[in-house]
Amino acid sequence: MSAAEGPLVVGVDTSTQSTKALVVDVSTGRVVASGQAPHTVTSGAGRESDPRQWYDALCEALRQCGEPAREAAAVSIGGQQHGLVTLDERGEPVRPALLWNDVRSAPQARRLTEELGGAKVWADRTGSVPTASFTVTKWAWLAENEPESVRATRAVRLPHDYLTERLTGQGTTDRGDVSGTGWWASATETYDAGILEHVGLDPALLPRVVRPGEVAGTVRDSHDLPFSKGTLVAPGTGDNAAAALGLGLLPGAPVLSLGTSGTVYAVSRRRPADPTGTVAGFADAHGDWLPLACTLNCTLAVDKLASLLGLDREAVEPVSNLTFLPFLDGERTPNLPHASGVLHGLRHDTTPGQLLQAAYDGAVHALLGALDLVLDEDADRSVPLLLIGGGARGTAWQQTVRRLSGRPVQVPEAKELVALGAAAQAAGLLTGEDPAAVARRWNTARGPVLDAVDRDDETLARISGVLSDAAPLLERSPEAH
Ligand SMILES: Nc1ncnc2c1ncn2[C@@H]1O[C@H](COP(=O)(O)OP(=O)(O)O)[C@@H](O)[C@H]1O
Ligand SMILES: O=C(CO)[C@@H](O)[C@H](O)COP(=O)(O)O
Repeated sequence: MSAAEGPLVVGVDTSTQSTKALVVDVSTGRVVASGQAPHTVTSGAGRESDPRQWYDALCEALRQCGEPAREAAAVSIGGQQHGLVTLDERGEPVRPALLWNDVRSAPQARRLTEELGGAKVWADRTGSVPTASFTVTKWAWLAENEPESVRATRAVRLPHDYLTERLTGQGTTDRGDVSGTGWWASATETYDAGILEHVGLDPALLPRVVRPGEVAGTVRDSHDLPFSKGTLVAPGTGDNAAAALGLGLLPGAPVLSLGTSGTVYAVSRRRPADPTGTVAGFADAHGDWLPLACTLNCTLAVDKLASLLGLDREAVEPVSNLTFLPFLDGERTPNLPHASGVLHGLRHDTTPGQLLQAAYDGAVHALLGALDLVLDEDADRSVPLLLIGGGARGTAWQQTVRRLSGRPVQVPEAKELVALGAAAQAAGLLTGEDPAAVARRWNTARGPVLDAVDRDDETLARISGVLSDAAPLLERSPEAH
């Protein structure tokens, strides 16, 4: 491998299942070194992770990067959105973080929506109608269920803020990630004092929102990290906003990400405000907007079915009359937090491979249904759908998206677009360039385009039919019987 041509930067993706770090050459975009370390997430009623584990995973991922990480001139952290991190007066977690896919705050989401004027008011005010994923509902859940934790809290952070602060010693966030809290007014781009007061959260506990292109801080003394004191730290952002940067996304280009969460999004110049709540009106990390829909059940649900069936995840067979709604974790799109998986159409001649294909179909159906709402009305529908996330490596995922979308599908060769986006943000601090332009210069979206095939409308209609017929079942938790 040849020596780096330019300065080096580090981009980090601290997502649900693991932390990944890349050392990238600013001149060429070449990934010089990489590392990855897993996280654990609780199972059962809630989804929690200890933030200290994210830091340990960051240190391990950087250790795997070796010497090049020591040469980095700037670093940036992208991370799973929405998680509620509560810190005490020493900066230690009061309790494990409540993650984006923890649905226990569904009653608080419903209640807050009603108490503050309904879905349209929330959408106009914050860009989004809060579901159980949003940080504000988790804070309300904590206040109701663990008031002692709330009393002990001296700082409230998102996952990427937590790691950034471990680097700099300063409490900061950015417009992309803060737009997923539910307490940031997207119309004014400031914390919403009324919402904070309503949920009893002192604004003094919140981080400073760093502007795009601004330095969040510099690395302080640290024995665990390879960085020199004074290394520049970029604002970082939520993982979806980081991937948008990492793709150098221009308005109108749709992305479908297949990871622990499934997401569909596009950059838009218009501030989103969807009163149905399907589309979250996030800000992006660079001054535009990122309308996005997210499902809770994506790669993990399909992998669970493959493992229950004892199949390789690629061992699918064509399906005709079998429908699986893969809502193993409850669901957010559609908003059915208490739902569980539903199977319809099982016969004596159903094969395991058909069951597995039905799981892929169910997961992709939910995402594609939201795609039209995410895109501006004038968006060009022949533009390829960019397929990213761990699942994008899988042939069964690629073919399912192709068949059910009827669109051309482009699969970037670059594997870690969140970490690359973070790296592009760090590079932008050094060169003064727009990070999305850095990513375009690096040609990160390069990859094969799979031609469009005829859309499988029959399967889409069948799944929509089962979804609507199963509505009463999906509203209630199986544990409630
Ligand atoms: N070759 C592959 N084919 C299909 N799916 C894959 C492949 N490699 C990884 N995955 C899926 O990718 C998921 C992890 O994706 P990733 O985007 O890294 O998740 P997250 O960012 O949510 O932690 C795993 O759950 C796994 O199912
Ligand atoms: O909640 C959302 C978006 O609103 C999720 O997309 C999380 O940001 C988690 O991302 P992954 O770990 O699946 O990448």
